[in-house]
Parts: sequence; C-alpha cells; structure tokens
Amino acid sequence: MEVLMSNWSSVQSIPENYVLPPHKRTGKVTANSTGKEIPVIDFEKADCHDRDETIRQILKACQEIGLFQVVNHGVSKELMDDTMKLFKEFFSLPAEYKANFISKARDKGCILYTSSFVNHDDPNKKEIRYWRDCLVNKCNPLEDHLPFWPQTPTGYHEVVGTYSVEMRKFLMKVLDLISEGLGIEAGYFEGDLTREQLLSVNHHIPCPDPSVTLGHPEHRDPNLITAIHQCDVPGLQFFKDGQWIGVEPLPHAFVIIPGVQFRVISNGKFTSPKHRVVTHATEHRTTLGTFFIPSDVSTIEPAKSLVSPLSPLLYRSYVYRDFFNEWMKQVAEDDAVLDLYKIQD
Ligand SMILES: O=C(O)CCC(=O)C(=O)O
Ligand SMILES: [Fe+2]
Repeated sequence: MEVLMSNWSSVQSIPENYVLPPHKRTGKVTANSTGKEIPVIDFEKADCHDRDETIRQILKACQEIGLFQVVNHGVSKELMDDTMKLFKEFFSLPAEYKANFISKARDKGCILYTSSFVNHDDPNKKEIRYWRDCLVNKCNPLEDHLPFWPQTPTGYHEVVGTYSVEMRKFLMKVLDLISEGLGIEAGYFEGDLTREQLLSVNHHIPCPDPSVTLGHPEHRDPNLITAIHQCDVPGLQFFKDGQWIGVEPLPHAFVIIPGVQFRVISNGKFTSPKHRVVTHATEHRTTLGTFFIPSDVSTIEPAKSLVSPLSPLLYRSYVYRDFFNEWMKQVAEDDAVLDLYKIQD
C-alpha cells in the first residue's frame, strides 16, 4: 500500500525516486517573473454596465497570455475559506482513514493517490515521482457522487457540496462570457461538453530541496477549462516565451486555465498554457482545482462560427474518449496528442 506523503513522519532528505533527472530540474526555483503581467479580472463589473469590457479583457488574456485570474467572482470568501480549511484537515487525518479512498480507478466518486495518477509501467524507465498527494471528488451530478465522498472532517458533504455547486455556476459564467466574446452560440457549452466536473485537491508537504523536485510535472490540462483556488503559498508557474512565470497567489481569486479542448473548439484562438507546480522548502501548500470535462462520448470540434476562409479549420472532429485514451498513454508529450487531430495543409 502506498504511503501518502501527507503521512510521512519527517522528511530529512529526498527519497531517490523523487529526484528529477538533471534536465527536468527547476534549478533556481524562483520563476523568472512574478506573474504580475497575468491579468486580474474583476467579475463584479461583468454583472453591471461593464460586461463588454470584461469580455474584452478575458479574450485578450486568453489570446495573449493564455490564462487569467478572477476576483469578485460571486463564490463567497467564507465558503472558499471553509473548503480550504476542511481539505487541510482532511490531509492531516490518520493514514488508516485516508486509505479507504486510495485508488486509481477512474470511475470512483472519490479517489486519493500520491505522486501522479499515471505511473508508466515501462520497466526500462526509472519511475519519477512527484511531490504531492491528490484527492479527486466527482461533483456532477452531485447526488450521484456524494455517497462516495468522505464523511470526515465533519461537514465535508455540506461544505464541499456547496462549493462544487457554486463553482459550477461560476465556471458556467466564465464560459458564457467567453462564448459571447468569441461569437459562439449561447448554450454551446451546456450539456455534454461540461458533463463531468471534478474537484481535484493537491496537497504538498514542505520539501527539503525544491530545486530537484516538482509538485506537479509540466503539463497542459487535457479538459475544457480549469479554475484553481490557490492557498497563499506560491508554486504554480506557467510557461510563456521560453520562461517559467509564477502565478502570484491572490487572496480569494481563481486562476482560470483553458484546457486543450478549448484550443480545438476556439479553432486555435486560445492556447492551453503549459504549467507546473514547484515545491516549497518550508510551507505546506494546498490547492483546489475545479475541472470541467466533456463526457466520454462528446464530439469535440472547432465551433462552426469560428471557421471561415480567413480562419480555416485547424482540427478534425473526434470523440473525447479517444483523445483521452491517447493522452493517458503519452502524457509527457502533450502536443503530440493534439497533432493526431490537426489538419495538415
Ligand atoms: O496546484 C496548482 O496550483 C495547479 C494544479 C494543476 O495544474 C492541476 O491540477 O492540473
Ligand atoms: Fe493543471
């Protein structure tokens, strides 16, 4: 049985299988930039007179930077704090209780694992482990999954259930604003494209040498769109113009990351930024990621309204399950999977 990192008794030195090969190391861990250039968009304005301006900011951020942060998003600060506190408590529970949720089966309502979900079983390859534990809750429809969620800490179902409902409303609002801005028909993202919702909670303990480990390997999110609720400990970085840029933790903000499916649906107008998580020498770090994921059977293709003689079709349509199966095989080469569906000119 895996020993969860959150139950390690003390960490004096880094176990060998967590040490990255030299070319994968972060070296000097501070990112080259603090991420001040990442737009912070105030959603309060979208609800009143400034809707068009908010939409303009979102599109500019997605097209020029790749991601953005949102404040005044409508999810209450108390709920965000309560949910964060509850998950910190969850990770401090005894190993015996948490062991009930350890699994790598994708179809469970709640799964807990350590390092990464995919461990490539190639005996010739040295396994690299990542410095994290992760708890994944399926959230939609809530009543189907709630019975499989933990009962402890007290209030788990109520707090996390409310959080996931509020996050659904918020991310739907983000999708409405994006659709309006791109000129995609209203309601495009309702239904199959947002059928699955996961709440993925990452927990990283302090690491004696952040320069040789990673909390989360570099990756693009394979889904439609992600909202990350960071705690106040930095760690998230994204890659732009040849450098890693830190995403500054802002109190009660969400970081919005368009996933690979958005790149296809927007017919190449959006990127899906590559990102990673570095470890911290002295602090625990907990983050809550809400993921909208298309159902396995949904068809993904560029939105018809975004294809024109000036913007020719870039990808052929595919079924999400086929994409995801390929993705799970070769997670290290994110772009290679999308290349399978690229229309060659
Ligand atoms: O923990 C973070 O800040 C980001 C996590 C992430 O990128 C992911 O879960 O896909
Ligand atoms: Fe991610």
